[in-house]
Amino acid sequence: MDLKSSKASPVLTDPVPIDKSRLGIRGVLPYAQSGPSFSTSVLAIPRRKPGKLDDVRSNGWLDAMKSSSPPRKKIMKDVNVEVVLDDGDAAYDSWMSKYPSALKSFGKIMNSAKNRRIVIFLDYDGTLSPIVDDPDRAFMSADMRSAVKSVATYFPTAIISGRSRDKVYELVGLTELYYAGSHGMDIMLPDRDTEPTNHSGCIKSTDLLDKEVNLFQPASEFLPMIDEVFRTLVENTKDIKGAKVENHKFCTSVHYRNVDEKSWPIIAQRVHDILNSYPRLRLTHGRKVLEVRPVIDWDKGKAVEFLLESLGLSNSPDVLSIYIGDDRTDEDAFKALRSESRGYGIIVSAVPKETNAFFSLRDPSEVKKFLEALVRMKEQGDL
Ligand SMILES: O=P(O)(O)OC[C@H]1O[C@H](O[C@H]2O[C@H](CO)[C@@H](O)[C@H](O)[C@H]2O)[C@H](O)[C@@H](O)[C@@H]1O
Repeated sequence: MDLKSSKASPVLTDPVPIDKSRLGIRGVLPYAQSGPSFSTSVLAIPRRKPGKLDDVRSNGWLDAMKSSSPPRKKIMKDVNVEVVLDDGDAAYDSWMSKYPSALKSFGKIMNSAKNRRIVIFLDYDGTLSPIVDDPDRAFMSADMRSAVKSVATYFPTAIISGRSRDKVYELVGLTELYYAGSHGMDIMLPDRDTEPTNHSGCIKSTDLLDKEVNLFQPASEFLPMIDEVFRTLVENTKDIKGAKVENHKFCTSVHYRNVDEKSWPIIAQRVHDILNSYPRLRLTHGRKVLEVRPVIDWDKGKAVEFLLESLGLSNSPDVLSIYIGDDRTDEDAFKALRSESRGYGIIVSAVPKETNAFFSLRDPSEVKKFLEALVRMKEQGDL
């Protein structure tokens, strides 16, 4: 990607208009696009009568919610389609023939890495840390931290997470990595590592240690809108037991992992109704989480391209990128690497999933083994 072209904003300026009057929702906040603009704390969405939940049923949200993070013995073709199989293990084995284990294929991966510079991209939740009920307690193990630290000693290594950049840095705690938060919409690069010619679109800042950094934040204009919608979501889900809303700075998420399944239609409908007041925001589905993000042409794949370009590692046949992730949002990065054979996506999953990755790993413990194997290869001088 030519970073000079990043002067052209990735913000899409032509959102699809929607008929908010249909839902009777008044836009009473500065960034909600209907009605007068005045400042207040949150948008109170009129409650629907029980049984009036047609929107989320007809638009597939509920199906997507039910199929996110499916139990074993289910195959997920897409979040909207779920097929129950009699024998989960047979299904997994057959899926593995299409997406072989990156551990078993390690030799093959290393062969294509010969005489090339390896760059590592890592997702956080479900990749470096196991999925747990409380997002605030998704800690990575000390062994995993040590594996990631060793990898970063030898290879440029970046974390690309849906969480806010500050939060993921707090969880990982390693200064030797590059960090991209908010699904790649908040990238921080040390000034010393950034190609001098590739600064367009970045703003200068300093990090927590007062070092000069470049920040790339293509959704910065959405900051107040996301803050507003976050507060509105908190207000409008506070009576739903187990619901949790997180503010990730340039996006916000509504967790329903701990919500009784009977209340999923309610939480979905509330989020849906709020989003109707924000045509410049859209929804994506994660693992038992509804993610609200700006309508901009930017994703984890674009973030990978941006990082490679900024570090002077783009468009080079001498570079092999490896991206390890478990979520639907990681698919954009897998696609970016597939195009022009830039490298390999590795999906972390214990169930068969439709994916753009090349290889698979079952869970974070296998991710750790893979990272440790990379380090061993380097230390033995085989890379
Ligand atoms: O891009 P990622 O780093 O994978 O972040 C994606 C989401 O991860 C977190 O939620 C997921 O992990 C939680 C902790 O294990 C789990 O409780 C939740 O159900 C999962 O969806 C994070 O809290 C989200 O905000 C991120 O968007």
